[in-house]
Amino acid sequence: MDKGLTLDRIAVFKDGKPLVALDHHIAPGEVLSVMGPSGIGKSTLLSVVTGTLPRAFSFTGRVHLDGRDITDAAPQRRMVGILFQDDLLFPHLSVGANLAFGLRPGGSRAARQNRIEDALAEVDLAGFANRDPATLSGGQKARVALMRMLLAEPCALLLDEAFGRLDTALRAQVRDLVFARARSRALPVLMVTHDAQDAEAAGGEVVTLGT
Ligand SMILES: Nc1ncnc2c1ncn2[C@@H]1O[C@H](COP(=O)(O)OP(=O)(O)OP(=O)(O)O)[C@@H](O)[C@H]1O
Repeated sequence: MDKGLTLDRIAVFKDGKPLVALDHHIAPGEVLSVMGPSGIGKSTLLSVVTGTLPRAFSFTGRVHLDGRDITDAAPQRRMVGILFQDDLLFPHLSVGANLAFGLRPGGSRAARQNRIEDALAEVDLAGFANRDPATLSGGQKARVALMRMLLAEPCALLLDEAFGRLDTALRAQVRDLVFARARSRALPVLMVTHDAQDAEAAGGEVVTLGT
């Protein structure tokens, strides 16, 4: 079975009526951008992949990730990372403690600390582990949220309007960083966006739902 993320003839129904459909394979390191009008079902499609589809919906088709059929797997076993527009850091915890939430259990305290330091260095935030998240800029917070998600070692990355709250310059910076980190880890990326520039920057295929 192919490496990457496959949405194999996915058709989603809301209250029994067809809502949205997608049949697509995303290769490792590639980005598929999904656009379309509000309410068409973009976020719902992502929840089929994460295994968090709300009760009002049902679907047919299968989801495969790196050759595993994850269609019926529990969300925490899918190895899928997702970034949202409002990916808030826990305000009462330091940056390092926030990152520790991404780490899978196990390993020595020193090894865990090293992974956190390496993650911070990877996004030019070396030495930030003891900082209070409230003292970070928007771009710095976005980088911590990205690394918290990547520390869980996902096999695919989903983006749900992940850059929506950032101003234009910062948006481009964070977006490029996310795509670069996903490429260097050979992660397939499924991105939902309203922004044509996001899709252009992704450089991959674009699917516009409802057309
Ligand atoms: N938990 C839920 N229960 C019932 N209906 C829902 C639920 N969440 C969303 N919906 C409805 O399902 C449809 C698809 O919603 P969805 O959030 O997937 O759209 P979207 O394309 O991501 O929209 P937007 O671009 O505005 O985020 C909409 O009609 C929405 O109102």
